[in-house]
Amino acid sequence: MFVKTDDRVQLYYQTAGDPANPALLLSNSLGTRWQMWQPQIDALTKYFYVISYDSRGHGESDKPAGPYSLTRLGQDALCVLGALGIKKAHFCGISMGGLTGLWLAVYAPERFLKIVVANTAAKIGTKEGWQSRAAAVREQGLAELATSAPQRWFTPGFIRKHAALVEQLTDTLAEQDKEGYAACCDALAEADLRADLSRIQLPLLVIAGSADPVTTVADAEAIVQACPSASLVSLKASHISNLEQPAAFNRALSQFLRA
Ligand SMILES: O=C(O)CC1=CCC(=O)O1
Repeated sequence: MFVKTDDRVQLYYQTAGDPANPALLLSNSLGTRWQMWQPQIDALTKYFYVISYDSRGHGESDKPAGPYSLTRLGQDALCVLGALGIKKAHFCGISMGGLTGLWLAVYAPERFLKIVVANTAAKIGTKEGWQSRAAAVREQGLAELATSAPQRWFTPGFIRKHAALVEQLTDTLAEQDKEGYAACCDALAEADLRADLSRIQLPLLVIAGSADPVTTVADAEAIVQACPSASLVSLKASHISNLEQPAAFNRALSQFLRA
C-alpha cells in the first residue's frame, strides 16, 4: 500500500497485526527495505499493529531527486501515521531510521508513546564522508558499495554462517536507486542532533551493537548521557543488530515497549 506525503511523494508501507493494538512504526537503515524488520514483525504482531515502510529513495517508495534532509525523513514517518489515522504510536528505527527516531523524539514527541533507536548516533559519520559517498554513488552506482556492505553490517562469524541472508541484503542494496540512496547520504551529511538530545523527554531505548564499526557503543552512550529519559541495551552484534541478534533484539524491544 502507498501513502502520499505533503510534498506528493508516494511511500510504500505494509501493516501486520490488529489495528486495535498499539501501533509500532518501523524505519529502515540506509540501503535496506521494510523487509529488514521481518523477525520483529513476526515476533511483535501479537502485541502491536506493526507498520513498516520503505524510506523515501528506497524500495518501492518514490525516489525524488535529492538532497533529502533529516527533517523530511521525520515528516515522512509522521505522514505514514497520519494516513493511517494513528494519533500516537511507538517507533523503532535503525541507523538512519534511528536518527529519524531521535528527530521525532525532539520535534514531534506528542505523536509517540515510546521510541527505540538502534545502531545510531546523534551524528552518524562525517559530513565529508557522506558527501564523498553520495558523489561516488551518483557517478558509479551501488555495485561497489554492495560488495563492501557485509563488513560494515555484520560480524565475520555471522557473514560466514548466514551467507544467504547477507547475499539477499547486498542484492537489495545493489538494486536500490542510486539517486535515492545518494539523496539519503545528503541528509546524513547535514544531520546533527547532538545539541538537541537534552530536550528529549519521551521514554527512549537505545540499542547498540558491541561490534558495530559504524555507530559505536560510545555513540549510544553519548545519547543516553544526554537524555535523562534514555536507557541502553548493548547486544553482541555489529551494525544490523535486529538481524544479527533477532531474539535478543526482540526481547529488548518488547520488554521496553510493553513495560
Ligand atoms: O554504511 C552503511 O551502510 C551503514 C549505515 C550508515 C547509516 C545507515 O543507515 O546505514
